[in-house]
Amino acid sequence: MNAAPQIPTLPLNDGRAIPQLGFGTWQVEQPDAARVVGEALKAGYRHVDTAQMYGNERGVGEAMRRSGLDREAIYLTSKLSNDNHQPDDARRSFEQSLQDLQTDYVDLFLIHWPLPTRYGGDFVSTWRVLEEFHREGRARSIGVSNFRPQDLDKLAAHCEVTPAVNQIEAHPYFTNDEVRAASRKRGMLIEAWSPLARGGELIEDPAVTGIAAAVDRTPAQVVLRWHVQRGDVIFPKSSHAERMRENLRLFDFELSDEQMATLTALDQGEPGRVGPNPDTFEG
Ligand SMILES: NC(=O)C1=CN([C@@H]2O[C@H](COP(=O)(O)OP(=O)(O)OC[C@H]3O[C@@H](n4cnc5c(N)ncnc54)[C@H](OP(=O)(O)O)[C@@H]3O)[C@@H](O)[C@H]2O)C=CC1
Ligand SMILES: O=C(O)C(=O)[C@@H](O)[C@H](O)C(=O)CO
Repeated sequence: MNAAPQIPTLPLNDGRAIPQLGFGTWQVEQPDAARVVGEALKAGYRHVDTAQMYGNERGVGEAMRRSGLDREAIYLTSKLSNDNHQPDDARRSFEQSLQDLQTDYVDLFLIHWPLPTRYGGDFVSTWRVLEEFHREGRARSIGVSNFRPQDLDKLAAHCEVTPAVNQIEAHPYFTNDEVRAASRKRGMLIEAWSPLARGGELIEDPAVTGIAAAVDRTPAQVVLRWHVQRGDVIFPKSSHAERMRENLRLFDFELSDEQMATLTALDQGEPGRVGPNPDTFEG
């Protein structure tokens, strides 16, 4: 097992802290998950982002067990599946997540999507159940994902605990600044999902490759460094050990203000999204 590289932590509004860089596991299928997440832990990642929806929690738990690392050495996030919003389903599925992950707590548990029409748009009763997990210490921090400003207002009006994070799509093609600002204003940290825009066109964009050549880094490192300098949490996914290591090497170089501005100017607004829009996603 490698010594963990120095990854900064960021403070959360509940007094805890989160490593700014982690490992994403969407599309890491259950049969491969123990191996892939095991490689990520070996490379030095100490923060893993999973979800009930990904169907790989058993593999993630197995990778943590096999790693021999203390549970406390790993920051672990999972998320409530869209099918489990009813309070009793949330309780039952959370138990199952802990069992599959082979742990008695997660560091962070999120409502995955706000679901504007399913369950009558009621995520408040769901959030109250997350508050329960938080009180019990089984979810050390709780947060939301894909919540829009109006969803955050609704939670603020009806709930006791302010979410620690809002995990939202963000990258240079879709900076998502309005939701980002609304979340930060309420004291939440932003976790930027699909930070590489899923590894497609963005890392071949001449603006990105030009900066990469200038700073002698890879295009992926340049994009990930942009997120780091914006102060957001990221967890790029890769099934390749070499890329896992590449994506960890972000803390020994800097982008200039001008390079940051060039990347931010790539924003395309709505057409730049690579994932679903929370206004309509109910899947
Ligand atoms: N809350 C939510 O609704 C969502 C949360 N997420 C979370 O965010 C994580 C990251 O987002 P994700 O959608 O996976 O997309 P990413 O932006 O992390 O991109 C992953 C893709 O980029 C490729 N890639 C990774 N590193 C490199 C590199 N250095 N050079 C070139 N290509 C690279 C990967 O390919 P390969 O594997 O072949 O290396 C993969 O195809 C997810 O895994 C999940 O944990 C994601 C979506 C929604
Ligand atoms: O990965 C996640 O956490 C997601 O919710 C998304 O991947 C989403 O399910 C999606 O992109 C479906 O196409």
